[in-house]
Amino acid sequence: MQEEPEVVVLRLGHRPGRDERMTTHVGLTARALGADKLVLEDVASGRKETVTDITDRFGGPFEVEVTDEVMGRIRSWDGPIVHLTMYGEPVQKVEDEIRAAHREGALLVVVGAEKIPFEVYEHADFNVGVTNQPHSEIAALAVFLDRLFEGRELDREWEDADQVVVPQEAGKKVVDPDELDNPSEL
Ligand SMILES: C[S@+](CC[C@H](N)C(=O)[O-])C[C@H]1O[C@@H](n2cnc3c(N)ncnc32)[C@H](O)[C@@H]1O
Repeated sequence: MQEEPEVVVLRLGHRPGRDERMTTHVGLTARALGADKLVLEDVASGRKETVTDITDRFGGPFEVEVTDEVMGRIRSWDGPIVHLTMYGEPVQKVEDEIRAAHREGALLVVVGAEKIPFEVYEHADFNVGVTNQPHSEIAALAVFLDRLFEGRELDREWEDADQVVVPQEAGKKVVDPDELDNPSEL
């Protein structure tokens, strides 16, 4: 993917016990689909290791930061902010405008776990719905990132991986990157 300002996903809220896998999957989805960084609230700090472990094994770069000042990060963000919410404007209507804003500065994408403070709606430059139906933060994030990057994230190259999956019509093939004769077979 060509050089462009970074995309940071901020997971706002996390209910210990109930949200463990959801928060992990927000992180894994952010990483796999082209974001540069995940910001977690301190209450979700236990999820950092899982996401970092996947990055260590399958490549990066992808950063995970834990903060005890999550609202402060939103208030002080220097760039456009997207808040994913079923109440927002349809992604298909605002995606061009968001891409234009992202060319000018790092994009913060906020996804929730439970009720979101109204202040977030006010701080967001774009409140965006991936449909106006209730569903999942993971699904909303995946569709949003794919729209943002117009599919380019699917061809991303990964650095410093310990393991590389070689796509197969059937079966599983995972190799050490040094074993690859021809990296273009990926
Ligand atoms: C409140 S939803 C509920 C799902 C939650 N995992 C649960 O346990 O009930 C959590 C987050 O998903 C995202 N979300 C849900 N539906 C959405 C939609 N249609 N468009 C965009 N984002 C959506 C929002 O970021 C929201 O804060």
